[in-house]
Amino acid sequence: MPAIRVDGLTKSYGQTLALSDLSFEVHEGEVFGFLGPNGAGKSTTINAILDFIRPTAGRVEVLGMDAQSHSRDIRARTGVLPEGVETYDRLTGREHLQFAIDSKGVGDDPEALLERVGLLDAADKKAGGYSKGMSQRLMLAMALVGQPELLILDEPSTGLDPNGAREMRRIVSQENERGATVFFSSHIMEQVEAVCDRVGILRDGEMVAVDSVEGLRDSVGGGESLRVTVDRIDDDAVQAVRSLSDVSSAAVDGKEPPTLVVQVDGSKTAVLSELEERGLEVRDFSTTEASLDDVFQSYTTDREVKAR
Ligand SMILES: Nc1ncnc2c1ncn2[C@@H]1O[C@H](COP(=O)(O)OP(=O)(O)OP(=O)(O)O)[C@@H](O)[C@H]1O
Repeated sequence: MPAIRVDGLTKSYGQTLALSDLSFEVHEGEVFGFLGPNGAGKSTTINAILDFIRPTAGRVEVLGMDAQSHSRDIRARTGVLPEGVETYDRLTGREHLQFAIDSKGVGDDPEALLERVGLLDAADKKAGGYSKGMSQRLMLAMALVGQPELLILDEPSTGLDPNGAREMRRIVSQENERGATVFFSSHIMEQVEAVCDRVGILRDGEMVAVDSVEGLRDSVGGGESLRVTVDRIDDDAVQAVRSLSDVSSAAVDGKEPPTLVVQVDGSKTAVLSELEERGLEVRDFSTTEASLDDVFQSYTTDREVKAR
């Protein structure tokens, strides 16, 4: 049984088609990263999974239950970090957690949860005085209440500094190790790399790829970025490099000195030879693996894969 099954999900807001016949599954026990640029439809999908909005068409099942007819049962077994942090200004961190613990009817220790998210020192401060990152940590602690089978985190790194983002990823891994399925959205590829078993990339309300990070990397050429610094460059040379058989893209990055960035899946010497045969002097070159940003960009924009 998949933890989440989305089948033909379509959602229109008036003239805006936010989701178009979206189908995917999140396997039980996996960490699934749901990636997409702003406005791709991530929150709309999460809201449909949680029955906060009703789809125009299609169906969602969570933990084997229909998302609409069993939303209460689903929420009882799910921990949610919603988009946009909303804490109650006049309640302390501890009171927030106690509220979540009482609502779920469980016996968790608020202090242990606050300590996990690094908020123990601020347990008795009112949330109105919390920074954005502290509020986000508090919401994460609330999502963890009751050891849920499924965690749904909408942009959990929002407002967190790099340390906070790292701690959030560590908590995701810990939760997964204890057996929870984790579904989290992000518009930053790097954030999903370390923790996700699989990644789904959403663009304009459609899933354009679902694969492991490695699989995605391979699918966009699997290649390397070659940076070649030359004494000068012209359009003909760039075109000539682009037309080489193993080259998927080539672009000039920086003018002084001109550097050509080439996505190449195979022999790099062909690129260097082509430049030299045209009378250009190759002053330096280096290679790097295609970055995850390159991968994300190639799926979510019309630009060619542009190497670092
Ligand atoms: N309540 C609404 N009324 C009208 N249009 C909406 C509403 N909610 C979302 N949309 C539109 O639906 C599309 C998808 O929005 P959604 O918030 O799901 O994207 P997202 O991927 O979560 O973006 P972000 O990363 O910015 O949070 C966008 O075009 C958005 O403008």
